[in-house]
Amino acid sequence: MRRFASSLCAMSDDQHIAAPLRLFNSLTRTIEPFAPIEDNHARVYSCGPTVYNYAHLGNLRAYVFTDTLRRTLLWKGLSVTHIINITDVGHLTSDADAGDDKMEAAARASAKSIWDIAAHYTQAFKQNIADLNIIAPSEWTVATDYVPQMIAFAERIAPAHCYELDSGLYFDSATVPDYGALAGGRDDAAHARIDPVAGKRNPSDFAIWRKSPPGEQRQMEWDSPWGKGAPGWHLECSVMSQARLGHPFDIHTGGIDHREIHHPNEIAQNQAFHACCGPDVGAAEAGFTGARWWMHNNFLVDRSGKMSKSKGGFTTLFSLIDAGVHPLAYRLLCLGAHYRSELEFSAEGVGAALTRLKRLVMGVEGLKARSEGVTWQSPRLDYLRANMHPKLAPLLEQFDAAISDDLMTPRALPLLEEAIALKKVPVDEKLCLIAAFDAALGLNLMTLTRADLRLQPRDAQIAPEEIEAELERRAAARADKDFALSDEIRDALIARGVDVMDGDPLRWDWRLTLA
Ligand SMILES: Nc1ncnc2c1ncn2[C@@H]1O[C@H](COP(=O)(O)OP(=O)(O)OP(=O)(O)O)[C@@H](O)[C@H]1O
Ligand SMILES: [Zn+2]
Repeated sequence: MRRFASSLCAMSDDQHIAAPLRLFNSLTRTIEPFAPIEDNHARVYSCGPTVYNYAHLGNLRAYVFTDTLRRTLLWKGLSVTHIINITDVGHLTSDADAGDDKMEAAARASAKSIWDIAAHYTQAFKQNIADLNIIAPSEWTVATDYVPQMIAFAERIAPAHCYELDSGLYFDSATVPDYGALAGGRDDAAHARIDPVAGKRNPSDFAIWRKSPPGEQRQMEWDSPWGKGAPGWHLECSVMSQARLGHPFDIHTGGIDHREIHHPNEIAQNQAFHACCGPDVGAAEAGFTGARWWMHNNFLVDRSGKMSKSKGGFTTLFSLIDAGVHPLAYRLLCLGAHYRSELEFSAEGVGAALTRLKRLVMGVEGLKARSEGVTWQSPRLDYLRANMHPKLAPLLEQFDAAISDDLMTPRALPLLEEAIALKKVPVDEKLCLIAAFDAALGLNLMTLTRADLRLQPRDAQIAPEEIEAELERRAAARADKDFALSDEIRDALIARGVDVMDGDPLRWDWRLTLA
């Protein structure tokens, strides 16, 4: 497995950039000014992967988004505690309460233990995170480590909010105010389309504890006051976010699919807990949801619609790397679209992102070659703002305004390109600004090299050294005006999957064609 170095240019703590940070809050469906609950410190929880398979590029878009959010909070001078969970139990094949546990189903299909499956895909996910230069969370919380706390939480809310059926302990969604407000209101019709569970009081009620069926032993099951069984998926995130961040915390993130069922159910549980067991017992604070902001990224889609593990036929970051695409080209592709817009994935799109990344890397390499010092390695934005070259100052302000405007990365990226291209500005001042931009964008531009970007596709039929040697032979043939030989060498290279790019403006003389 290839590994990619990551570096984050540290920014000084005392920098505060001018534009106020505004973020879209799915609760109100408006962009609101952001202020953390605690001074200078933001607490963020992101729903993590269900580790029954490799993450696909759509799943990873969700974490490029949270990383952009985290880097923007850092850019604004806040410290950040960020939790991502690992769902290794409880997520059913339907987001509501139908179907099988995804982990149990994967274990049955592969004849491996759930624990082995979880360990394998958790490791693969963490590798994806590192390859995308996503800052590791302050803590990864693993659902199965929190089962006693989940049982305790369920016991506290059960008397006023739950009822027991043969299949489990169910949350009565009519016991909390405004159930489903996050999703734009309660949608009983949608819930009714899901496999009905006999005895449920309302279609939107959900299991917070699933009993093991009689006579059946599950690989993952725990004793509880309601019998042997396993926690519901929604309960996990309520409990882990409360345990690690406290309620209310600042921002809860997830993909837009979570806005419909998973997050409304988390909110209902949080409201129930707060009403019966929170600091003001019995006095449910109006509008209490457990988090002040709920933020959702839109989908990565392909021709068949939302990229999805359950549906199959998805693309992983590993397969992209195997095809010779640097993982940060995928990050750049994501940044080129606003996180709330749908993004279509295609080989052409990611190919164009790779070319854009090459231009950025070559631009920065060219500047570094002309650099006189190393001041840019630790950009101090406060210093930079006070002393900045007049041509750079507007770029810094515009960049800050763009990312402060609900993380408008598509507007920020061209400013990075503009900074690289600016003429008649001292190189080190430019590099300092670029390093600062990159601290927010996470493209690793200060350390990536041209050579890093040239990945060898796994099924390549020819090694880079051989290609270089053949191109040298071709250059010699052309110098001798032996154009027949030159064409013959080029055609032979093309036949072996090498795109020969004469006169490439990036001086990228060849590339291996993507599968
Ligand atoms: N196509 C997609 N585009 C963007 N985000 C996505 C996409 N699919 C899933 N997500 C998000 O990825 C994160 C991890 O999801 P998770 O691992 O639970 O996926 P899953 O439900 O098991 O798989 P899938 O939805 O693909 O069948 C969640 O925040 C989810 O909303
Ligand atoms: Zn969650």
